[in-house]
Amino acid sequence: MLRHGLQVTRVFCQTVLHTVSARPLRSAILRLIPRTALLPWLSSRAVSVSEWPLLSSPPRDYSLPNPSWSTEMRRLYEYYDSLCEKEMEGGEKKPGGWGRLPSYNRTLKYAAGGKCLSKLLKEKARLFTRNTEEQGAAFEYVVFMNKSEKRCVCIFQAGHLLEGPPGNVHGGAIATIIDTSLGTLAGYLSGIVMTANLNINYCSPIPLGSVVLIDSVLDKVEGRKTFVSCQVTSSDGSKLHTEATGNAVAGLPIPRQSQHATLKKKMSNTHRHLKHTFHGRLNPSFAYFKVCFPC
Ligand SMILES: CCCCC/C=C\C/C=C\C/C=C\C/C=C\CCCC(=O)SCCNC(=O)CCNC(=O)[C@H](O)C(C)(C)COP(=O)(O)OP(=O)(O)OC[C@H]1O[C@@H](n2cnc3c(N)ncnc32)[C@H](O)[C@@H]1OP(=O)(O)O
Repeated sequence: MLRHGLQVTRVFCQTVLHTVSARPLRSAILRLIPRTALLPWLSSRAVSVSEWPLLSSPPRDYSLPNPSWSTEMRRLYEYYDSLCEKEMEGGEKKPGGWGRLPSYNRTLKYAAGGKCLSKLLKEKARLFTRNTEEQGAAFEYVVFMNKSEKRCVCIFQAGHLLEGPPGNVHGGAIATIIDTSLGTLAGYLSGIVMTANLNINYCSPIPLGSVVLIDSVLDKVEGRKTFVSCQVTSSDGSKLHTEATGNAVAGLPIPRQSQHATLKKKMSNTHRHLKHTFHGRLNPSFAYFKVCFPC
């Protein structure tokens, strides 16, 4: 009798596991667990995009200090971090106006649409500036945003894979980190943007391994266009390495009528996915993009 009961239970469990896909099952499990039980786990991470702590590990936030960071990089990080708004004891917020932006190695799965990309390509796609796991090898950077000043500061340490002229950083790598800084600022202020125009003056070479500051500001907004500019200086601000101006155009190109419904559906799916992923909580990277993407 007992053996028969166990067999029935086993068959029932196997059927359930075969017919219910992992996602709804996870959602069901999540619904069974009170939110409050998850909160300590969630709040122990600056930003977590993990849906479920036991089934997937949280993605790495590349903008946090790692052993490859030089003393100067850490000093600057700690300086800007000390200016950031933080919860103090008693729930009060320490005013500061600054906030650190988290950074992951993938642009948001759904935001790019990626109609023409194969599934495989989409799986393999990685954010250009975060595509090596070797710490300190390429772009080590963190962006601090000041919304009220409409300004951001990127602390950048250039790794050995970024060499251009012997011992110095490649001009394309400098353009990349400038585009990232300006694009992040424009995106933070105007929503999803594409860089339309970027003008760069290279004033003095950046030694490989050194730490520089990219200080970006908003110049003006004209309709869909957000004009931004930046200066790249040595970490103490004494030497000007590069200066640039850029124009980012906000909003998606207007789709043809026939594509409109598909796009609308895609965007609402994205929204639903994000709401689900973040348990409906506003995430710092959300605050900076209507549809979030990491810097
Ligand atoms: C769902 C999409 C998500 C997209 C997410 C995008 C980026 C996220 C990426 C990474 C996230 C990680 C880090 C964030 C940091 C950095 C982001 C890096 C950003 C990039 O690395 S991004 C790649 C390089 N980027 C391109 O690949 C753009 C190719 N291009 C186009 O996609 C179109 O060209 C577009 C959209 C720019 C405009 O197209 P459109 O059809 O929407 O608008 P239209 O042409 O009507 O121009 C409207 C007004 O902009 C003026 N205008 C246009 N082009 C101009 C130019 N070149 N110079 C000066 N002004 C220009 C016009 O004169 C007009 O001005 P006005 O209104 O006054 O007449």
